Amino acid sequence: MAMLVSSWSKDVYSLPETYVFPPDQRAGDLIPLACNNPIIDLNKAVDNHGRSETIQQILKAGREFGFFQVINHGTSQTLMNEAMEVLKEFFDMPAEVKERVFKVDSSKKCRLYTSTLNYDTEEVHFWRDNLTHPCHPLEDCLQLWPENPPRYREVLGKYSVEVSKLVLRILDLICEGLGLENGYFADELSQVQLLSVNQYPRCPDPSLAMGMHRHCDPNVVTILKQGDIDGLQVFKDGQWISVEPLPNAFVVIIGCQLQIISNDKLKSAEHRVVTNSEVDRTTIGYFIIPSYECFVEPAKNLIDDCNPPIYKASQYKEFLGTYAEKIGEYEAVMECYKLQ
Ligand SMILES: O=C(O)CCC(=O)C(=O)O
Ligand SMILES: [Fe+2]
Repeated sequence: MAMLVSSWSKDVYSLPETYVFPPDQRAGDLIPLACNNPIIDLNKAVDNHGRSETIQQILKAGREFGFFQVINHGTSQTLMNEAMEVLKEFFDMPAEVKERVFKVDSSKKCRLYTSTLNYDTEEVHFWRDNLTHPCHPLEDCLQLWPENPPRYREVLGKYSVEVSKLVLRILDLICEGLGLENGYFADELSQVQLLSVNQYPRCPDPSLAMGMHRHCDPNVVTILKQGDIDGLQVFKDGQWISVEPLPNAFVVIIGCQLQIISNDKLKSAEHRVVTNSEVDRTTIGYFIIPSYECFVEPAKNLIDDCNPPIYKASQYKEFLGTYAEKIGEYEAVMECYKLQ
């Protein structure tokens, strides 16, 4: 196993060569503006009038930006802070303790790795460690999760349940807005739910390194707790914009499957992560993913003579294969599934 960046970077004062990206793939020195980040107040969706207004805001943000932030979402702030603390504790543990996480799960459902899963073949590494494991149904997954720090399972278990409810509530609003039948996303389309934690340690030279490459999320939707440190950027109208770090908010990122289902009424956001030289940054992603056998296609309710389907039906596992082959080439991946 390659050593996790979080296990050695504290003593490093210049960026190792294997982390230096070619100029065209670097973040550059320009600090993008956090302009017009769409922010949705979910509290407003409780009465009928507010609900339809909120739904329209979500659809507009999903169409124009491919992401939005939600505030007043009902998830306890204490729980969000506790989850963040436990995960910071996890990455601060000694390397030997973290390495044990691999050994307990031979099926590799719980994965701890550095950079990407292609570490051995990639030319340049990302300044990032990741811990990913399934969360749903919780009782079947808990025993795969790290045992340390001791509060890990309890706190992240509660966090996963709350966030799963929240994201399904947001999907219900999207359903209503698009005119899809109630519960459209409740079953096969959200069968796999993963927690994916990213650790981007303080970086000696953020202008040369990257936290994560330019990509779209292949799944249905991702809900991310970014915390109060920026680093996430979205490509919008030909330039990178920062996703403003709002400490109590979640960032909702539309994935490729939701773009397909909505027949382009919602767009997936192309995004990347830059590093910083001041502090470690931890983010908690929660991925809503279709079952691997599931066929995904534009929803029938959205198709008529004036609105022909843009995409063909494809099995999710097949889509993932194409995604892995053309990593970082969002347009090319989506092109493979277009009709005509
Ligand atoms: O850590 C972040 O800010 C974004 C992470 C992300 O894009 C991902 O895990 O797919
Ligand atoms: Fe992502």
